[in-house]
Amino acid sequence: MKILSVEQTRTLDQYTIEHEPIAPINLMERAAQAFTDWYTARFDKSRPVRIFCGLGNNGGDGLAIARLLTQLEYSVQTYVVRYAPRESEDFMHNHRRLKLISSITYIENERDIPVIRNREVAIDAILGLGLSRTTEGIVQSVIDAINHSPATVIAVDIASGLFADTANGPNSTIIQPDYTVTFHLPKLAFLQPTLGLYVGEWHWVDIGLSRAFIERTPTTYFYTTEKEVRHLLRPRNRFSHKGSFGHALLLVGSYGKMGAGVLASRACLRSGVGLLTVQVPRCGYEILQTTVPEAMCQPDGHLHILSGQPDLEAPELSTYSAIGVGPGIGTAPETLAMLRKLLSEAQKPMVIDADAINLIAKNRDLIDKIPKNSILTPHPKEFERLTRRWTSDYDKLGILRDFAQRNRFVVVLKGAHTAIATPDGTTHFNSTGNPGMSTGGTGDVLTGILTALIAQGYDPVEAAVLGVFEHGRAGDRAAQNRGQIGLMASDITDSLRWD
Ligand SMILES: NC(=O)C1=CN([C@@H]2O[C@H](COP(=O)(O)OP(=O)(O)OC[C@H]3O[C@@H](n4cnc5c(N)ncnc54)[C@H](O)[C@@H]3O)[C@@H](O)[C@H]2O)[C@@H](O)CC1
Ligand SMILES: [K+]
Repeated sequence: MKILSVEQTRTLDQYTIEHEPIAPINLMERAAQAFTDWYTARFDKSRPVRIFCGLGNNGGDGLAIARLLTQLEYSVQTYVVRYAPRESEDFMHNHRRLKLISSITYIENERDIPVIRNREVAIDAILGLGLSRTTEGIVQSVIDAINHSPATVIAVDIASGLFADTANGPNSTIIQPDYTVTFHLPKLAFLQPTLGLYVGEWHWVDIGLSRAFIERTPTTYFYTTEKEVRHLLRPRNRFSHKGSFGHALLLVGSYGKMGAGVLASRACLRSGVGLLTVQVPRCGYEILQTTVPEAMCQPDGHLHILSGQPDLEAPELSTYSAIGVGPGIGTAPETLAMLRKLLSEAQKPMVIDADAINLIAKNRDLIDKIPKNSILTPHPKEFERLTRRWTSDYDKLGILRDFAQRNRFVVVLKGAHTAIATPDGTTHFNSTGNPGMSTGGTGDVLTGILTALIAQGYDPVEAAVLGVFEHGRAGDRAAQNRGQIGLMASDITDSLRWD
């Protein structure tokens, strides 16, 4: 699913109005109806509703929602925050219609702000995509009052005061909603880790904006949906055999961190790889053979770390259809030497994670040795070591895009809504996963998944989008079974289902 800029969204609204065609006021009615349907499916009439409206079209939506909820016999009190002398045309139209059936309270200064009580619902329709400057004056006071109230807060389209695709200045006053119900497409702000407080749980509702326009509008930002992922997944041929699904090599583990190797190996096997060889320090040989009997084990000559001096005659690297390196390997000098040799000899895209990334960050000449189209899977701290500190989420997105494009890597920046930056300059945000997955070993599981997908012949961008989605989906299934708090990395592997 595409994520459009504010400017593009405005053009999309306009295009829909002209080409459907539909009168602007009817499009607003559709938006209000979609919000109302979402609301009535979740909240019953026992909870009084206070709707706070601005003077633009976001306020117009609020007035229309107030009318629709009043007609459904919800207990509604409507407020108009009078921060400017002018109202939008569609605001005025909905104002006239609401006045016929209900009263409206005007907020011009602080003493007009009502006390908002527990069990009430506050609907925020003060400012939407038209936000052009930081909030101030009476708007700021109303936002503060809503934020300090015990009510459930629901933002219409976007929280008032939050810019949809650029950074807010420090000390901005922004609604902190429990829910955001947005029209038609997600906004970039909803996917940024530091803005979660200003988004809450977000839902999007379809308001029938032009599909044709969305299809031909260029964007570099995408939000992965289940439908898209279904198209990526390749069905298995009845006559296939284990040779059809590739042979992966994982270089993992060190003394005290063999668990990372086991987690990556099991996830790799659960993700459909045909054959798996795992290279581990000698101390990990029995551990791996015992816990992952399905894998072949290639012990390193070193007892505690990977040194790149195999104990047994090792096959050529070209034997393997995919190579994954990093989980649990540590950063010993011998391991650095192993990584240097591996990167120089590898011909195909690899999966590079954890300490392999830390070693690369400290030895930057290695960046040029990484095969093009390799997948790097840093968490934010590792990515910062690889690049630089960022000043905002949007600054980080720029750094991410440039790094992936310049080096021709696929970079999977892990977190809520993991961002996948590709060599062609696009960024895909993931839609699955939950906070229960913020626990040791989940990244090792992802490395195993991605290595298995590359081994099966998936293109690295497809592998990253599909693998990250299924990793999150398995995490969601695991959280359903045991709750988020008790979730462990191995539960994710056990919950993988590729159909
Ligand atoms: N355009 C369309 O066809 C549709 C628009 N819809 C709604 O319309 C919204 C956008 O409406 P508008 O473009 O009228 O914009 P808003 O309603 O977000 O803003 C209204 C006005 O507030 C002023 N303003 C900006 N920043 C301010 C600040 N910090 N303090 C005080 N005033 C400020 C602006 O000059 C702007 O004209 C969307 O978010 C959505 O809710 C929906 O009805 C769906 C259809
Ligand atoms: K709003």
